[in-house]
Amino acid sequence: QNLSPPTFYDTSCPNALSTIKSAVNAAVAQEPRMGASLLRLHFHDCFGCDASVLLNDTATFTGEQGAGPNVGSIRGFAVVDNIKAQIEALCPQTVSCADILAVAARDSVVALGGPSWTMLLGRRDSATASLSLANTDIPAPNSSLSQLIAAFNKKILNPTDMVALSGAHTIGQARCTTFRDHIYSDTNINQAFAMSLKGSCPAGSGGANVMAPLDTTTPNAFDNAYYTNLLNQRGLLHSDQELSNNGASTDSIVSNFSSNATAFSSAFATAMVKMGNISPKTGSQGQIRVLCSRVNAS
Ligand code: HEM
Ligand SMILES: [Ca+2]
Repeated sequence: QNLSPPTFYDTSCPNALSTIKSAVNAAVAQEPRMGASLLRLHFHDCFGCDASVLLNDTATFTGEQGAGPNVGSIRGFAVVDNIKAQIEALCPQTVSCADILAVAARDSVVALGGPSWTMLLGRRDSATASLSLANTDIPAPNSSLSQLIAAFNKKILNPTDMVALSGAHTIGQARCTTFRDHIYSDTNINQAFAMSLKGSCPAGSGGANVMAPLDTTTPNAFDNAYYTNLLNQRGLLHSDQELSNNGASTDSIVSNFSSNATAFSSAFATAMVKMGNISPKTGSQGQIRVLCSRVNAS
């Protein structure tokens, strides 16, 4: 069953969307990086947009937060819990955590100066999680271009969608452990850029959690500087720089997005809508969780 129009909550919870927007704006005003973290949560949820990423591990339940791409890395749960609590007070068990994540991701991009788009709604929340799917389906930062294309293609996202969605790395931060190999071992990297990162991200195993901005130019602005960085061999992750690599099939998409901000904005919006529609639960599937961090008691 398909998702519903953006008016889905207009009768059942008329203030849902404005509540999410105010909370996201407040969180991003307090810490700009939170916009990046919320956007990434939606991505890691959506590779099935069913809020499974939000479920905590318990003695009897294994969630997805321990998956390789998530562990010690995804953040923003307190902001989501806060939004959910406000909405539950307005309209109990009506607005899903998956829809909250989808709308919060959009509002985060807008709060940092990026494009807006219209989201379909009516996603429902899962009663299960899949650690193994999170491990196999979310691409790793050492992925090659062909692996990236394949991982997105598996979700019916084409190479242009993949390059546009990677532009989310125009905001936010990454840990040394995710870019160490790139700055020490890769050749497709600007040497001065690599040198500047080596100071705080040493070879070996030290400094694993030291952070660097994914977009060295404008880390807190949702713009197209990410693509210009790639043209200058200043992508932070191996997977970023793979998109622009002297003869890569995606080179022309990167140069187009670098020179044409409008083309990037519209491709990003299109791809976010597609990503937000990946295998949602709808109708009577799943549930509307009371707390985003755990399934409802049966
Ligand atoms: C193309 C494949 C992708 C790979 C390999 C990848 C990998 C990564 C890695 C390794 C980090 C740093 C994590 C850490 O150090 O803890 C990161 C951060 C981030 N990713 Fe991606 N990512 C990809 C695609 C995406 C997509 C599609 C989005 C959203 C549409 C996204 C949004 C973000 C954001 C916003 C951050 C910063 C989060 C923060 O500062 O809290 N990424 N990504
Ligand atoms: Ca930027």
